[in-house]
Amino acid sequence: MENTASSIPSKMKAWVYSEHGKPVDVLKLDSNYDVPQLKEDQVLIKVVAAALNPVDFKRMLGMFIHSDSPLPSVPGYDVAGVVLKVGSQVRTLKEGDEVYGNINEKGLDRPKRSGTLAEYTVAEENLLALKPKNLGFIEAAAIPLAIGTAYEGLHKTALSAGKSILVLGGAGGVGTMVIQLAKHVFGASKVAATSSSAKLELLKSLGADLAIDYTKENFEDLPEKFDVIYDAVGQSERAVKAIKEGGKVVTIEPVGELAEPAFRFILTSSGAMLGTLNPFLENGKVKPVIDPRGTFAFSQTPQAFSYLETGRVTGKIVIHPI
Ligand SMILES: NC(=O)C1=CN([C@@H]2O[C@H](COP(=O)(O)OP(=O)(O)OC[C@H]3O[C@@H](n4cnc5c(N)ncnc54)[C@H](OP(=O)(O)O)[C@@H]3O)[C@@H](O)[C@H]2O)C=CC1
Ligand SMILES: CC[C@H]1OC(C)=C(O)C1=O
Repeated sequence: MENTASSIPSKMKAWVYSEHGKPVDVLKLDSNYDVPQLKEDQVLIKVVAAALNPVDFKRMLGMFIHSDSPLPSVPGYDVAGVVLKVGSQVRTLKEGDEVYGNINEKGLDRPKRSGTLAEYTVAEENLLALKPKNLGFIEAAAIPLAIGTAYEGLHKTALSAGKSILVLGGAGGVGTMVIQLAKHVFGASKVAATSSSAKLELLKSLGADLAIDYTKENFEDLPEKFDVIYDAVGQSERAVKAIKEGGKVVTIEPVGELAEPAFRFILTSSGAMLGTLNPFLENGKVKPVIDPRGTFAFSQTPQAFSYLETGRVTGKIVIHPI
C-alpha cells in the first residue's frame, strides 16, 4: 500500500539495542517499535536505504556514554528515503520529496534515539537535501556522514588550489570522499593516499596521484612532505613528521593521543553542505563508493556490522531493502 500521511502506521520494524555490547550480541529486531513522533521542524521519512558508520558500533560498545542518548536506541545516521509527513514549521520540503542526509546534527551530542536502521525515521529539514536525480537511494544513503566529514575536515585545513595533501586511510568511507573532494572540489595539485595493496588502484581511480601501500612502506619515511594531511586512521603522531613547515594535520579519530600541531573535530551534519556539493555528485566528479560485497538486506544488519568492525570495508556498507 502506498504510504500517504493518512496511512502512516504507529508501529514499525527497527533494529534496537537496550544494552551496550557488540552489535551481533545486543542488536535485536523489533517488529512492533514505535514510529517516531514528528516535531514541528522535522519531516517523517520512509527509509529506503541506510548506511552504516563506525560511530554506530562505537556507540553500541558504550564508547560515548557520557554524551550519548539513553537506551534503548535505534542506531543509524545516514538515510535516503521519501518524505511522508512534514511538521508545521517545515518550509521547503514536502510530502513525496526524495531526500538524503545525516539525521544527527551533532554526531556525539545526544544523537536521536530513533535512528535510520528502521522503516521510518525523522530529521530536521535543515539536515536533509533533495536526493541527486542521477543517484539511486542506495548510492545516496552512502554519502551524507562521510562526505560531510571529508568536507568539514578539508575546510578546516584551508586546503586550496595548488596545495598538496596526503590522505591516511584513503579506501574507507571518509577517505574515499576526501580523495575526491581534495582533487575535484578543492583543486589540490597533488593528492597522495594510503591503503593496503589490493586497494591502490581504487585510490587512483578516485583521483589520487600517488597511492602508497602502507604494508610495504611508511609514508613518513618518504622524501615528499605535504601541505595538508587528513588522517582517518588515527596516525597523527606519524603524520606530523610528514608535513611541510606550517603544514596542517587534521584527524577524525575522536580519542587517543594528539601530536602537535594535529587537531581533531566531530562533524556537524548539514543539508546545506549536501546541497553545495550536489553539482559535483550530479556531474559524476564525486561518486559514492559502495563496498564490493554490495548491499546487505535489513535482516542481515548484525552481520553487516560485524564486517564494518573488521576495519577493512572499502567505501560504504548500505542496508537495502528495508
Ligand atoms: N570525527 C568525526 O566526525 C568522524 C570520525 N570518524 C572516524 O574516522 C574513522 C574512519 O571512519 P570510516 O572512514 O567510516 O571507516 P571505515 O571503516 O570505512 O575504514 C575502513 C578503511 O580503513 C582502511 N584502513 C584501516 N587501517 C588502515 C591503515 N593503517 N592505513 C590506511 N588505511 C587503513 C581500510 O583499508 P585497508 O583494508 O587497505 O587497510 C578500510 O578500507 C573511524 O574511526 C570513525 O570512527 C568517522 C566519521 C566522522
Ligand atoms: C558523528 C560522530 C563521529 O564521531 C565518531 C567517532 C565517528 O565515527 C563519527 O562519525
